[in-house]
Amino acid sequence: MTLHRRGNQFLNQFSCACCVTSLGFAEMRKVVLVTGANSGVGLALCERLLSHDTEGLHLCLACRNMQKAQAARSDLLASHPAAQVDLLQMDTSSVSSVLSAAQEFKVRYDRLDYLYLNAGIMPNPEFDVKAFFKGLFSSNVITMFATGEGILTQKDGVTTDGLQQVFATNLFGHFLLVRELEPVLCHEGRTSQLVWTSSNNAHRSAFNPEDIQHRTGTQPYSSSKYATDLLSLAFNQHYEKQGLYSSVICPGFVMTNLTYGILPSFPAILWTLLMPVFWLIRVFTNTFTLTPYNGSEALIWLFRQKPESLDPYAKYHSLTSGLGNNYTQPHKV
Ligand SMILES: NC(=O)C1=CN([C@@H]2O[C@H](COP(=O)(O)OP(=O)(O)OC[C@H]3O[C@@H](n4cnc5c(N)ncnc54)[C@H](OP(=O)(O)O)[C@@H]3O)[C@@H](O)[C@H]2O)C=CC1
Ligand SMILES: CC(C)=CCC[C@@H](C)[C@H]1CC[C@H]2C3=C(CC[C@]12C)[C@@]1(C)CCC(=O)C[C@@H]1CC3
Repeated sequence: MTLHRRGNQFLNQFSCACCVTSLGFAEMRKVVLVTGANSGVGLALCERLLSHDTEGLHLCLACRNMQKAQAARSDLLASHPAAQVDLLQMDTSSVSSVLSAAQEFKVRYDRLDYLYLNAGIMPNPEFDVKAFFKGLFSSNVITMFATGEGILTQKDGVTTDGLQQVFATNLFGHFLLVRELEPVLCHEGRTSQLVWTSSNNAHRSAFNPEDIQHRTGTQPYSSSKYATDLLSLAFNQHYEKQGLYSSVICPGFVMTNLTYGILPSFPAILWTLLMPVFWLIRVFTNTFTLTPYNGSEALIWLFRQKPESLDPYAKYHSLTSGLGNNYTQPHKV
């Protein structure tokens, strides 16, 4: 049955001369699914996972755009030719896409050891220049740089399912995915991990339990990340007995497509020219991780931990010191 599920690739292995070794080995590979894996923090995580353990993992990149997904897969295979990297088409903002991707996953694999819920958007961001300069000369300057608090708002949209775009993409699609993948995540005698990419920008003040989709406010991103922290806590309580553990991480401030979108009038070269300023700021706040590699530190750190040893009330932060050293630190949610 397992052979049938894994399709042609597995059947080929089965029929080859060294079938026993190959079959046994493939069975032992841990399966890792990463959403939003084609760029930024998600892609850096995949690269680091393969550097950590090329042959013991079966990596599945879940992406909405298959062209970008193919490009990411080629990049990964170029540096890790022996790796097993599959693609799964999934748009986390669409209920039907998540349901069919989950179905497809369950046909292809009979286990899921790590599920990284990383895809995220911050659409139509508006940067409040006045508040930024005011913040620069206030006692809140470090908090402002660490969290973006008070200087960012967004204009949200509505999906074809009638859900708020940010809520659907960052949270609800992932919630649905976990529920649908329960049969492969929860197995007796084995633990599995959910790891959510949350943010320093998750503020309780932006989250209204009476309006969980944030239909009425101007900070849907912050609200969705705060809800992510809450959902992870709830999942931990719900699934712990079934060996499924949930954690949240914060990658810090990372230069990615998401952050480039915050100042769209800034050409890429300006961001590059600002790097020395950012390195200087990093001396005061180690949340300026800046590169996707550094930002994925807490994600890779969690991969190496025994999930039973983790604090369910902690948020694990990727941090980079003034000297450029990466480390992970837990803070109470
Ligand atoms: N950069 C930062 O400073 C911080 C980022 N984060 C979080 O890190 C995570 C990764 O973002 P980051 O790497 O920075 O930014 P990127 O824009 O580089 O990565 C986001 C990824 O999510 C994917 N994605 C977006 N919408 C969907 C969707 N509807 N369905 C499937 N995939 C989707 C993107 O795909 P596509 O290429 O097709 O758009 C892309 O692969 C996000 O959750 C973000 O909120 C948190 C704190 C700080
Ligand atoms: C000198 C100069 C032009 C500085 C730019 C400052 C801001 C654009 C950044 C300072 C802190 C940043 C930040 C984020 C976006 C960009 C900043 C506001 C995030 C909100 C991006 C998404 C997150 O999840 C958290 C980040 C916190 C810090």
